[in-house]
Amino acid sequence: MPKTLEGQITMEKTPSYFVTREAPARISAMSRDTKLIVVVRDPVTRAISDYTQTLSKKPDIPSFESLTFKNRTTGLIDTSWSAIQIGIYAKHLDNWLQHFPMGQILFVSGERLISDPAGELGRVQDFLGLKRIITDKHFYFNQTKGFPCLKKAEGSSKPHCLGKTKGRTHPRHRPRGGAEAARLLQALQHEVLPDDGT
Ligand SMILES: Nc1ncnc2c1ncn2[C@@H]1O[C@H](COP(=O)(O)OS(=O)(=O)O)[C@@H](OP(=O)(O)O)[C@H]1O
Repeated sequence: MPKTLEGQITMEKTPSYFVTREAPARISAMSRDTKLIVVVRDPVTRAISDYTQTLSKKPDIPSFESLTFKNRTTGLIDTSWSAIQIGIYAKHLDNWLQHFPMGQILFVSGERLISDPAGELGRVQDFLGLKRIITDKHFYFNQTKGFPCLKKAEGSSKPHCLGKTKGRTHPRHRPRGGAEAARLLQALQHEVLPDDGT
């Protein structure tokens, strides 16, 4: 990590930090003032997204349902399956709260990043103490991609969408076991976000 000079903000993005046991202590030892941003989405959609991504690389993996449940009859979920495990946000958050106060953590809604990217990025800019530079005028909804895209990429005059691996088509219906997994996962979690989702 380079030294951060006056007037600079250094950012580092690695999705696996949030679920890595050693990460909070190491980051806190580096700088206790580090601000943390966590993008969360509905844990079942997250699991399906994770599964869809793995399936695209390994088409022979077992079904979502058989990976989700240790025992389909009793409804026992396999919480060691990474697609489920990563989405048990409360458990990972506990680990971070041993080293950082809640006020230093911003939860960004993965759903609102799609429905209102400028609004969500407004919250990010405020959290980082930045002037709101990124606004609605930077985005448009790309019908083909089915997601918001940037009107202009940095250093270019052309529009820019995220690549093919972001925004894969999920199954039209939740995979078998999806609804049951949702119910059980909800029971497994404490609420991470307050009721109003902010
Ligand atoms: N603007 C825009 N364009 C495309 N995709 C978008 C966008 N905003 C959010 N998303 C959602 O980002 C999801 C992929 O991000 P990940 O965090 O899973 O990527 S990573 O592989 O962990 O880096 C990806 O999940 P899937 O839909 O399951 O592919 C998207 O839903």
